[in-house]
Amino acid sequence: MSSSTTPISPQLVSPTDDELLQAQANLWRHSLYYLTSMALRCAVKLGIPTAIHRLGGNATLPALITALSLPPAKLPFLCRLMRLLVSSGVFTTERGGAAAEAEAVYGLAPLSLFLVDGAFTGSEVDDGHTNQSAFVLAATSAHYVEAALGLDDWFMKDNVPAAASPFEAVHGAPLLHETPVDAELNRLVSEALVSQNHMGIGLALRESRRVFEGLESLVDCGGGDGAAARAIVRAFPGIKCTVLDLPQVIGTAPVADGAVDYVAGDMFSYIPPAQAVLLKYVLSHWSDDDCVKILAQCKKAIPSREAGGKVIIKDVVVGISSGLMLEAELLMDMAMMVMTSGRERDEQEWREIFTNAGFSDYKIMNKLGARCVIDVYP
Ligand SMILES: C[S@@+](CC[C@H](N)C(=O)[O-])C[C@H]1O[C@@H](n2cnc3c(N)ncnc32)[C@H](O)[C@@H]1O
Repeated sequence: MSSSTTPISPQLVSPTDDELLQAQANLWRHSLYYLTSMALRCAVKLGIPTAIHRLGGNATLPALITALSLPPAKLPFLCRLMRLLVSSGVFTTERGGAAAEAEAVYGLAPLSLFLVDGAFTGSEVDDGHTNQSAFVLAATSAHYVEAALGLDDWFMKDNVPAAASPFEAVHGAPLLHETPVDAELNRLVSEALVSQNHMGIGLALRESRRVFEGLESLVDCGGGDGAAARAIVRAFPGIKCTVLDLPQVIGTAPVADGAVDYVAGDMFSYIPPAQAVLLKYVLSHWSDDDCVKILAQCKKAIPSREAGGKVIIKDVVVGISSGLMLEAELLMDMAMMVMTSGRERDEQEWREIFTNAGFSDYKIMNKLGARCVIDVYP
């Protein structure tokens, strides 16, 4: 061993005073961020959004204490919970007079509207306005949090052929396995997937008209209970729509309404033929290899590009957004890593998958919030 080498000790650059104070606040913020999630969970469990709605859309703390049947001594604590949730954009507030906290009037922000039981009816539901409480409760469940706490352990293990995700490593089976880790969690996650499938369908179809216009037939692959397919048929009556999903999912779909056809099957083995295949929030749950297999089946199901054949993907494309949307996309990517073997992908990663599955071209058609619509051509 040479004695002439001296170890390099990295030089730490001292932060400025301003940077130090920022760093301290940021350290608090990031280390305690999970408490925002837990405060949101608490609001859903207590039924605060529904109580505000039933009180006419806005409520003081004493009115909330009464409506929620909470002990009056908890008022100062409820005040602090609501203060955080107002600052996080979950609720709104108008301050009262001198005794501001107790007289503050709390209202529903767009986010908490989606946490009100029975708030939406009729055409609003058709438009995709559905309660998202199950998503909050699943994402903040003890099973999800325990899986996230297993992330460092999972990183240190050589993962072949061991658990594909920290969830599987911690709980002994993948999320939504046929032998469920926990029946109540399975129920919540399934409900969360259905409510996510419904959310914003009307808006998505209005904004993506050119993606569907002129299509004669479409398979919604992994289409769940068929909510998206039924909305597509309502908006484009000329499209013959089929939903493909697993037998246990198709078994619960409203088959009797006759608006669309339902096929129980496995997208890795067979996708019914159609001019286009829709993969909405499906591929982000799967590894790159599995995505290539699914897309290869899609390619067999559709005609040539000249005959209008295409696959329509609705999913995240990381790197297009900034600010809040980017943060939501990266957090969803972490959720995919912790709970599934899936991931969110940037454009280059999508391109590689399309090429490996034998597709010749693609076009990002539009961006809807944190997700994009991509046409992929054979
Ligand atoms: C994340 S959900 C997406 C549901 C819906 N497309 C949406 O927009 O919300 C994924 C769907 O894929 C279905 N799925 C999973 N494995 C499948 C398989 N092998 N064949 C067909 N569908 C499958 C699930 O049952 C579920 O409905």
